[in-house]
Amino acid sequence: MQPFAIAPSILSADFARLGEEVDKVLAAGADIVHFDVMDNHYVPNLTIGPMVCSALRKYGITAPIDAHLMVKPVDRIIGDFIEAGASYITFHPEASEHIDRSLQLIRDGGCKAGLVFNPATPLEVLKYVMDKVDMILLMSVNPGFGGQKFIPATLDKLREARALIDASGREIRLEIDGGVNVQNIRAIAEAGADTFVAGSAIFNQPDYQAVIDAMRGELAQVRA
Ligand SMILES: O=C(CO)[C@H](O)[C@H](O)COP(=O)(O)O
Repeated sequence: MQPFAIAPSILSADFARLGEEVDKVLAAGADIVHFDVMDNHYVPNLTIGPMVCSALRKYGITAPIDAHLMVKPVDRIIGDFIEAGASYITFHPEASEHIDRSLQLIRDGGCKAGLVFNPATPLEVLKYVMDKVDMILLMSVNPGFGGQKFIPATLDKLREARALIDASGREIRLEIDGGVNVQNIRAIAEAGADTFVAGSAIFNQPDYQAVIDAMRGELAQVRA
């Protein structure tokens, strides 16, 4: 299993001070920067694109950037995120005409590739591309907005995904995104997640360090 990683979603950060916000959350102990890209087509919201990813790199952010593309069609924008310095690039199977090709495009660009599953999207497709994924991201809310409530059925789906990863024998991150907070992170880790996206739970609090420390305290009870 991969080491636990906390990945604040900058969707809930103050966009007017984005560089400082990312600095602050990394100084508070975050491991990965979760970068939500929404196109107002695949999801009903519009956020940020490769120029902002590139700007964060130019600003000096060296931490892994995990670009979650809620964009359809997805292939055309993959190259832009590779150029912009993304570390992980994940996309939804529904947003690609050729899932295997999209994963390969990401890997050919030197990035880690991942698939994202909405709450009602089955995991079946994984069977055919397990050798090409470095990350599996389970959405525990319907994508498009921060601040929603965690859908409890995702816990069973996490167990299902964990069994697939363990059976593959590969190093694949199992990430969870949506409604993650200090109260539920332990149960989510027990169900098999190792990478935890949290937006509003972190950025809506005045003390990022306190939230991340509290999350790590919960995770320490799962794995010492
Ligand atoms: O991808 C997302 C929404 O589509 C966000 O990353 C996610 O919802 C995180 O926000 P919060 O932790 O507030 O639920």
